[in-house]
Amino acid sequence: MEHCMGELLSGCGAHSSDCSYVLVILNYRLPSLAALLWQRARLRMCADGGANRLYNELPLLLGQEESIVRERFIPDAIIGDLDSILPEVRQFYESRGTAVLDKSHDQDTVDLHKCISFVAETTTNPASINMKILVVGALGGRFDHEMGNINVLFSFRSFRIILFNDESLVFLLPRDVLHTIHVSPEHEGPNCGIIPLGRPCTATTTGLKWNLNQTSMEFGGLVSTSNMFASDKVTVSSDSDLLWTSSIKPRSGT
Ligand SMILES: Nc1ncnc2c1ncn2[C@@H]1O[C@H](COP(=O)(O)OP(=O)(O)OP(=O)(O)O)[C@@H](O)[C@H]1O
Ligand SMILES: Cc1ncc(C[n+]2csc(CCO)c2C)c(N)n1
Repeated sequence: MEHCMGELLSGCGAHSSDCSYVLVILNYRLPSLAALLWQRARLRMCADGGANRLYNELPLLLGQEESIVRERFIPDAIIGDLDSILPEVRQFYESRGTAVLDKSHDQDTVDLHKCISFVAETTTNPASINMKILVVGALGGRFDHEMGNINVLFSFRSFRIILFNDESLVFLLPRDVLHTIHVSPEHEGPNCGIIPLGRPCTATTTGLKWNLNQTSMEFGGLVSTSNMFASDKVTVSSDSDLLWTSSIKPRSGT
């Protein structure tokens, strides 16, 4: 399985077919990357209070007139239990055609899960078409939220879901597949990590400063944090699902 984040981090380049993605905005600090990712998304969603972030933070992030930014950035859907979205924000987007879906009957799954379920229900076979789902505001902040967001990666393990903040990205590497990660040194690194969340694994890597060679990893033992890229091509294979993370370089002008 091939992974390449460079195009996303640079605002997308030549291989535009690989750039068909869904954007989900969560209710935590909006990364500066959000405006860039918005432009090429085929579906733009907010998870409940994520809509407040779009409404209130995006104009500040762009340093532009509130009313102009708000009219330009209208999400396709707002989904969740709707206990965080502000009434005026809901009214604003609803009046401009955004679908607002109340899933408050479900108090067992987080709003991000509800958003991904919507993508699963409305897209024909998203796993097979390799469609990426980019989630901003997913990392940092409240630790239970962060863990809830990571749990969604495991709940939809055949989907290509990537969690972002301004400093890191995180995605799942499903087990028993050779993963090739094409690194874009201009935009990512130098740090990376391979995290055996939940269960032990035996993993092999190439292209890292500290490689694994049929090496066992588990919490309480070895976990590959503060690793570094040694090549623009990294390979990873493992007998258990792993979390992959790499650092994101600050973008010029942000
Ligand atoms: N502090 C945070 N850190 C990371 N993610 C967050 C944080 N706050 C919210 N989120 C994400 O944004 C989504 C929507 O946030 P919102 O505040 O609307 O959620 P919520 O599920 O109603 O919150 P709560 O669980 O407190 O009731 C959450 O499901 C979560 O994925
Ligand atoms: C064992 C267990 N722990 C916590 C919750 C609460 N919870 C989990 S997701 C969610 C929705 C948040 O928008 C809520 C309230 C639960 N249901 N079951």
